[in-house]
Amino acid sequence: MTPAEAVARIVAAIDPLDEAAARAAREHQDRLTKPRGALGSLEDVAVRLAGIAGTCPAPIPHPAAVAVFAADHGVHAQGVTPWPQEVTAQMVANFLAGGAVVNAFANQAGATVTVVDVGVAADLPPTPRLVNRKIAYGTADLSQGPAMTREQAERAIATGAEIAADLVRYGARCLIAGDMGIANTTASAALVSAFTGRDPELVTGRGAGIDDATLRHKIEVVRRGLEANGLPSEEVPAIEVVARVGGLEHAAIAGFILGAAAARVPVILDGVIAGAGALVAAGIAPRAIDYCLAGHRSAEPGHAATLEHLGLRPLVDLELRLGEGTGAVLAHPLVCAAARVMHEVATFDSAGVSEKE
Ligand SMILES: Cc1cc2ncn([C@H]3O[C@H](COP(=O)(O)O)[C@@H](O)[C@H]3O)c2cc1C
Ligand SMILES: O=C(O)c1cccnc1
Repeated sequence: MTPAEAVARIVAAIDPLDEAAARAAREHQDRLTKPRGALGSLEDVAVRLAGIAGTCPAPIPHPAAVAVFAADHGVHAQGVTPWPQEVTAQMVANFLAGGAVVNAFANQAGATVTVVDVGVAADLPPTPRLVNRKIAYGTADLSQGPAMTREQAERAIATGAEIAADLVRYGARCLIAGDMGIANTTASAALVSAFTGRDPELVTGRGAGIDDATLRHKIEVVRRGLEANGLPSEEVPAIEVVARVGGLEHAAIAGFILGAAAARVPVILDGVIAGAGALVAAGIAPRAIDYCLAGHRSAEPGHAATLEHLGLRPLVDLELRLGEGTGAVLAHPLVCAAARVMHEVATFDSAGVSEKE
């Protein structure tokens, strides 16, 4: 099977949400011993989970599995981040040793962390929980031309979908997409600008920390990258967009979302990098976004634009700006609580509580 055929097969496996289960969830929610709507957007989460699972109430989406997709970026050469490129590989080692923030948050949530090398610019020593699916030693510089070939993007998408399917096979009931890739907020800004049509100035942020002069330069690099790649353009398909200005981890995250949707398992999105991956997934198969929950809103300006474009409401806003899947993992207990309400809270009838007159 070619990578393009693999992607087409995953897309064909994505069904719409189960409307009957979602309707039953909304009706049940309204019979629980609380004023209607009192759980705010958690009620929408419970309804969405029922539509995703195709049952009411939906099973509690626990345990969660985090996949951290790691890759490097040719645009690093443009001086868009003060961090050396080697930090990507060094942080992969840190994830595997259990020493990163995502590990601490995952331990708190009872989630596993799997690291997937889709494009780190170094050979990494084999270790359990490191999945070697390297497609290239980093992308080419997107400010000069296409970051990768279409075939590489398709392979990364197919890889992400396979990882999602594997994690579900091993018992995950909720998937979380994380990222690691120095300079990937530059590629994220280019993707967000390409998909939402917003000016680079509005969607480019400080990433892992830059001063005002570097931010101005980063905006110009994003602008140059879009121009060099003929974007934005309605005519360019989403796979081609991620190939031109994205990263291998963005393409893998897009595939991971498609794979979660095909498996009817919810996927919690993290910050701007996962969000940019979701824009790619939406461009390939719009209904895949119905299987996504926005874990949080990151401080990176392109993330708010992304969530608005996708019609997703973030569960928390703690001004995080880290990535790795951290904001999504933090939101996982909230998603489980929304599901648990549907199993455990009494109805007005069962508890003998009078309804309002
Ligand atoms: C030590 C360290 C740990 C991280 N964990 C996630 N990121 C985050 O920062 C990077 C993107 O920011 P930029 O585009 O400015 O390079 C990504 O690797 C992202 O996952 C980190 C960054 C650093 C430095
Ligand atoms: O939104 C994110 O996930 C993010 C923001 C800044 C740096 N790294 C990641």
